[in-house]
Amino acid sequence: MARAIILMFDSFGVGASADAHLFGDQGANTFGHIARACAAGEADEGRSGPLHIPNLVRLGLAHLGAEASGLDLKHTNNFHGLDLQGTPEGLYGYAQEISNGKDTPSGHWEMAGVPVLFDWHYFPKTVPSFPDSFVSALTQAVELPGVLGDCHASGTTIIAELGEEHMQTGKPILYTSADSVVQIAAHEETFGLERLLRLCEQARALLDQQGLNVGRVIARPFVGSNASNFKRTGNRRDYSVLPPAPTLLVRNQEAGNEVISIGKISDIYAHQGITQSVKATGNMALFDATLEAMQNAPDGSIIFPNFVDFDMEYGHRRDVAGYARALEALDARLPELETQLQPGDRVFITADHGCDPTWEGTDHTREYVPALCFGPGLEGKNIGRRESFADIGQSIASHLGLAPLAYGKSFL
Ligand SMILES: O=P(O)(O)O[C@H]1O[C@H](CO)[C@@H](O)[C@H]1O
Ligand SMILES: [Mn+2]
Ligand SMILES: [Mn+2]
Repeated sequence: MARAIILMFDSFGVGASADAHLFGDQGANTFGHIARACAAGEADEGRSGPLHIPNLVRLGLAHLGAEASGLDLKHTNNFHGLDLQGTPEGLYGYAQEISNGKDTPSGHWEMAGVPVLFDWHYFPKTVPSFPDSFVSALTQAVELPGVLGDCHASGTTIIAELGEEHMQTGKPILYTSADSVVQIAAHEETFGLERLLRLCEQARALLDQQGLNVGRVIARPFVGSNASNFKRTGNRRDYSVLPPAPTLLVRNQEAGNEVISIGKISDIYAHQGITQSVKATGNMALFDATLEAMQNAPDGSIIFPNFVDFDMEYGHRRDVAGYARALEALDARLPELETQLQPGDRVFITADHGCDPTWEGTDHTREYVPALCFGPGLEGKNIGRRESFADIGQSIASHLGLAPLAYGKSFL
């Protein structure tokens, strides 16, 4: 059996990359700052003490985190209380991003061999933020009384601020971030989920018609009766542009193999190269779905979950203890996955960008990501700093016997 299981820890950066200053992110370190806060007793809500991730440490995560943070493993025996003395069981390294952005599609596509070397369209930090030509075409096309927001915002903050007005007026809430994104929040019941999804499809079509190269339109449905209890639901949908070239996923599909998307993956890759799509809400349900997919996936399969809670629930919310709890919860379940591995299977743990919960603002952070690989019979070793996230995709292509991708160097 040769299968590839990609555990995408959405936003789990492991230290500011050499170009982080270009993004205002010099010194950011999602993993390092979480581990530091835990060791210092500063992340004790719903958990306590040093970060407890023994399985990830055994595989090499602390080793690669220490190296990505600039520490010399020869002279360091722990990383914020995480043990560096044993020899890791996995191949462990860290990868830099060559894509221009620090957004989700750029990171995912680069991992899959298609870096984003062009510039996305970003919206300015002004109010209004979106061009009038876009907003007026959108309101006319779907007969809206207008829009609210039209600014940079954090998604949970803006629904607390404008959700009630939205319910009263029927005007959807439009906002953006440092990502190339148009987000539209609306109430699932008063505005209607289907209506919100149609609105987002319309927004996607208009952006494309107007030549605005925006990475994603995201539908952000929420429920609740007032500002104190609004809650976003699992019915989020992402409308991505097509990747600019065939990704690893498309190559594997074309080879006649299964590509099983779990969670947001199919949306992120604009449904290209996916043979099965399983929806699940929350990291634990995503993990359950991954285990289930592994039970029947044939030789040659890619099983690909995206653990979005790290990013959406904790990174953007700047919730250090929450991020730590989520890491600990996922770590505790890794042995279940390990017992399901068949000879020849390879598991890859990586991320698409950083989102340091100790960093200012609420945006992503430009960081290295883990390049961690393990599986039956594989002997642990240090694979060092990788020049591109594409090294992961190239390793998977090599593992599955596919033709080499245009980017990336295999570590297998
Ligand atoms: O603040 P929320 O709505 O979670 O949005 C965040 O999530 C978006 C997509 O990952 C990012 O662009 C960021 O703005
Ligand atoms: Mn992401
Ligand atoms: Mn994000």
